[in-house]
Amino acid sequence: MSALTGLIIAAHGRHYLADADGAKLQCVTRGKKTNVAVGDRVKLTLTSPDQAVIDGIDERQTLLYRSDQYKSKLLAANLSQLFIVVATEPGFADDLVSRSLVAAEAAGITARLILNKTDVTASLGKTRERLAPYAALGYPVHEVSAKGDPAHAVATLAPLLAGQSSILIGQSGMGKSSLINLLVPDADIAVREISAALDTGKHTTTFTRLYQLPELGAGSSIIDSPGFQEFGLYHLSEGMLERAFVDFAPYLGQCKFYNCRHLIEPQCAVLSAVAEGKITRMRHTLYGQLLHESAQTLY
Ligand SMILES: Nc1nc2c(ncn2[C@@H]2O[C@H](COP(=O)(O)OP(=O)(O)OP(=O)(O)O)[C@@H](O)[C@H]2O)c(=O)[nH]1
Ligand SMILES: [Zn+2]
Repeated sequence: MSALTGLIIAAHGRHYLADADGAKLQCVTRGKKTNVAVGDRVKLTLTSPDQAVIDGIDERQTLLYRSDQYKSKLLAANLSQLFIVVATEPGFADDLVSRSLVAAEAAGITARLILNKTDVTASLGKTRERLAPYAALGYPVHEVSAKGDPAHAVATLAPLLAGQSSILIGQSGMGKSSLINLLVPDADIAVREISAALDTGKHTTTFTRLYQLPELGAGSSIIDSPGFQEFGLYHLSEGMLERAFVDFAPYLGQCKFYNCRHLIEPQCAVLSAVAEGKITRMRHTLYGQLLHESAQTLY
């Protein structure tokens, strides 16, 4: 048995795949631990030429979560950047976009939006209007067409990926896989390899995986995660929540009560900003909903 370090490049249930200096190792945790995430750097003990046990996780720079009432689910570790993929069609859910932005802020990760399928001109104007509030909050919106102009999509996104560890998230059908295939030409082969190693069954893409992008510079990587319809944030505490709303920042500390929850309190600076149109109702409503969720946590 020999000890070594690796990077977790895929996770499926309690099965992980690590890259240790180019060797792909199937890994399991000790006991029933499921606290490992794609992007984690880990200490490994080899148990066979292509298998290992995870003995420890290196300190994380960042950790992105989702959670429901009962448990939290690690999405990825050590990210510097989150891309939310939306499209002109099918329509996207504002709720998911907003929640993803809050999750990124809470984790200390830069967030950007990608508007894909700009070739669908019929709904382009309307979609741009829907994205304007996010741009106004300071989140960049990058317009691409993975199918209509793949070279432009790569030219737009590659510089943003250089030197960063990024994740693409989005609802099903937005074109996430199409973008990954442009940015990672061998993605299909890698998925087949990972799928075989993790024994996930032939056609599943329901696992999170990391692709290294050495041609974009050291440390560049991109994580593809399965499409999802919900983004629970039950794990965020009240204090974390108010700070994760970047539009609240100018008003925090200005309320009459130091422990103001910005819901119904008198002389609340956040509520005043909502009344004056400086914070949108949509954002404040989401904040109220997330505050409610954070009070329901059972773990
Ligand atoms: N018109 C147009 N269609 C696109 C574009 N990019 C992707 N599509 C189409 O949109 C559909 C969904 O694309 P995928 O790349 O599979 O989307 P996804 O987000 O990975 O979806 P899931 O695999 O369900 O998670 C496919 O039919 C693509 O061909 C684009 O730029 N323009
Ligand atoms: Zn307040």
